[in-house]
This record gives sequence, structure tokens and C-alpha cells, in this order.
Amino acid sequence: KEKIEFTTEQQALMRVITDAYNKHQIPQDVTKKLLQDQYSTEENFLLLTEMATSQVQVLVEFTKNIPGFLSLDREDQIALLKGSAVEAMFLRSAQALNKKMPIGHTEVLEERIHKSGISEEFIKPMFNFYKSIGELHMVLEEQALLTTITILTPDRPYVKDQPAVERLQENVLDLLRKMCVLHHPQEPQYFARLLGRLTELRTLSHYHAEMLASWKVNNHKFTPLLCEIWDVQ
Ligand SMILES: O=C(NC1CCCCC1)[C@H](C1CCCCC1)n1c(-c2ccc(-c3nnn[nH]3)cc2)nc2ccccc21
Repeated sequence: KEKIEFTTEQQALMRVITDAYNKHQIPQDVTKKLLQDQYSTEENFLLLTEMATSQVQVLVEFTKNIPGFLSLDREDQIALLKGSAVEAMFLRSAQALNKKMPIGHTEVLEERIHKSGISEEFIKPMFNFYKSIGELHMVLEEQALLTTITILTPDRPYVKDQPAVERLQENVLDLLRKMCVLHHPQEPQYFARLLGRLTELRTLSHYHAEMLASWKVNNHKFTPLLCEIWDVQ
């Protein structure tokens, strides 16, 4: 049985990232709202844009707490945020769906999402991703580190100083690897499976522009922040 040792730096990094992840939680009101009522496609699209807008604001605040992020070139900081916003949104959505809920609530939530207005062809890949995240039963620290690794992806478009991002990401990857051994000692491949989800996440986010366009709403209205970050309108 491998003895897991965390350096003082790693313990500090874990605490900072977990605290930030907890602090910048999306209020779970989207699930509460969806469980309360059935909405029209128009209302659902509006709810999505509202939730996504507040999630981007939360993402920016969370990112500021990643040690070293604010020392990166400013334009690279923007490129990393832009490049990871959609993936972070789907990660958050997966966590919202996989949260422990009273009996029968998850089924209602799934039904409401199926019927929300998003086109059928995207429901399958989206739910495949949500299910594959759910099967991992990630602890909170792993969720926080996975989100951080997604943000610190060096090969996003327009990133100039990729090695600087790589150095930050490597620290978080090393920490996540140890956390995986600690929390899932019986599954030596767990860390590799976790990273495999990031590939699925990137694929899902490639569909995003089409997914948005596929909503059967008369007017695809976005907030200024979403226009910036989602490259729409
Ligand atoms: O509000 C939501 N997600 C927020 C969760 C917290 C972070 C910010 C996004 C949407 C609901 C909107 C209202 C209609 C039902 C879905 N959502 C999604 C989701 C996400 C993107 C598209 C989409 N479509 N086109 N581009 N992206 C569609 C659905 N999956 C969810 C799984 C669990 C809980 C909510 C879920």
C-alpha cells in the first residue's frame, strides 16, 4: 500500500483551491428551480443564460485564487478563461446533476433537462458525459482540482507563454494524482480515468456553438458577458 505524503506546498495548494471552489459555488438554485416547475423552452433558455453568466463570474473569481494564475501574462489569463469557460460550465452541470438528492429528484431533473428545449442529438453526448462523471464518485477536492486543471490547459488558442501554464498545471496534476491514490486506493487507474473525462469534456464543448443554435427559441438572446466568453451574437 503506497504511503501518500503531501509536501507543505501541496497541502497549501489543496487548501487554497478547495476553499476557493467551495466559496465560489454556484447557488444550487438551478436544480431547485427545475425541480419546482416545468418551464417553456424560452424560459429554459433564459435560465441557462442566467446560470451560465453567473457561472462565468464565479469562474473568474475562482481562477484568481489559483496560485500563480495572476502572475501569468494578462492576455494569457484571458485566453485560459475563454478557453475553459464552456468546459467548466459542463463540469459544474455534471456535478449539479450528480449531487445526492432525495429519492426521485434526479429522475425529475433528468426529465426536465431532456425536455428543456435542447435538441435531441446533443442530449445523448451531454448525458453520457454527466453519467461518466457521476460514475467516478469524485470527492470535492478532486472536483476542485479537475476544474483547476481544465483552466490551466496550456494549449488553449492564443496562449503565448505555454510553458508557464504547463508549470502551474503540472503542480496541480501531481497533487490530483496523489489525491486519487489517497481517496481511491483500490483503483490504481482512477487518476487516468479522471483525466480521460477531460478529453470527453473537450469533445462536448466542441458541440457547444451548435447546441446553443439548436434551441427551439425565437430569439437567442445572450448577456454581454456570454457574448464575450461564448463567441456568440
Ligand atoms: O442551467 C443549467 N446549467 C448550469 C449549471 C450550473 C453551472 C452553469 C450552467 C442547465 C439547465 C438550464 C435550464 C434548462 C435545463 C438545463 N443544465 C445543463 C445544460 C447546460 C448547458 C446546455 C447547453 N445548451 N446549449 N449550450 N449549452 C444545456 C443544458 N445541464 C444541467 C445539469 C444539471 C442541472 C442543470 C443543467
